[in-house]
Amino acid sequence: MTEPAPHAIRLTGLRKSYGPTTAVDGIDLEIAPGEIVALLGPNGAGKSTTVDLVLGLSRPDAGTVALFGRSPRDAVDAGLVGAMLQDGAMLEDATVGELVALFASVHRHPLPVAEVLERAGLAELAGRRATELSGGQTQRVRFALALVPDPDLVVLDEPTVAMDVATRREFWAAMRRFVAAGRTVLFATHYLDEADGFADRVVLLRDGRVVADGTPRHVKSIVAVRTVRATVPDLSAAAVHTLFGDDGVTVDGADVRIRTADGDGVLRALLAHSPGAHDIEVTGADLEEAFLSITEGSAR
Ligand SMILES: Nc1ncnc2c1ncn2[C@@H]1O[C@H](COP(=O)(O)OP(=O)(O)OP(=O)(O)O)[C@@H](O)[C@H]1O
Repeated sequence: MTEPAPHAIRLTGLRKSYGPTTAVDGIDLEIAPGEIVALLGPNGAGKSTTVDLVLGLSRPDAGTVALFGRSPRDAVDAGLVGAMLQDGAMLEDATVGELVALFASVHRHPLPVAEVLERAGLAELAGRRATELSGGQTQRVRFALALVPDPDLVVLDEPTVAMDVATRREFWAAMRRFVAAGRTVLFATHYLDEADGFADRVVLLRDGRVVADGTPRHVKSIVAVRTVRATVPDLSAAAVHTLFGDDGVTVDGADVRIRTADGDGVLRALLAHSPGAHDIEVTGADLEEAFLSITEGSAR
């Protein structure tokens, strides 16, 4: 009987505190080979700490990390893992090409340097010194270094943070080509549109815990946030707030905007109390709203 393929990432009961701050508070997570998973959460949610634990850069206080059934250290040594961190140091005197070559020289089975430069969109910048790069170009070098081991798993901590919109788009296109061969990706991001557009699974973190886990569609559906907008000339602001509360309700003259989990109910109440209501619009949640709703605990 053959053993089932091990998870690309398996986290069990993971905890990590810094003094009095609990950064990761009991995370259990299994990621199958080939999955593209976004770790999403507000500042301080524990994304970077989780990434560091996954990569074996710090040790958990409790719990375990396994990458392809091995310890992070073993998996990294075997060239199974490529990482792109927020603050990876650059050798300032080296050119981009030299940096990638240096990195390749310490790996057992590196991709050819020219191929890495090509894949990361750096072929034209190979002779540039690290000090002469823009923020977005520096991020591309960090991406190149993550590709060097030809990894099965790529872990990225806010990879597009210094990139403009066009560069972000190029980055994700390069990433898409790279993962087409069934590679696994875990990336932390603040950009909800990126999680929505690139990940097939979104894990939402808050206060070091997983608060939602599923496809972007699932994450949206579990909070089922709707925004109801309408012009209600026959209702005062006070009456709107009496009917619908203050949370997620904004009134601007006769225009109201109500964020709710019960779009139908709000619509019915609105029409019952304001027969003159017009320009009514009900829109579904984008991930941003789902995210706000879950992380503020204000889903209603
Ligand atoms: N080295 C450290 N020493 C002390 N506290 C830390 C350290 N690293 C992280 N923390 C704290 O742990 C918590 C989680 O931080 P972490 O950086 O993992 O969150 P994050 O989700 O990555 O946030 P961001 O989006 O701002 O990068 C925060 O309260 C943070 O202040």
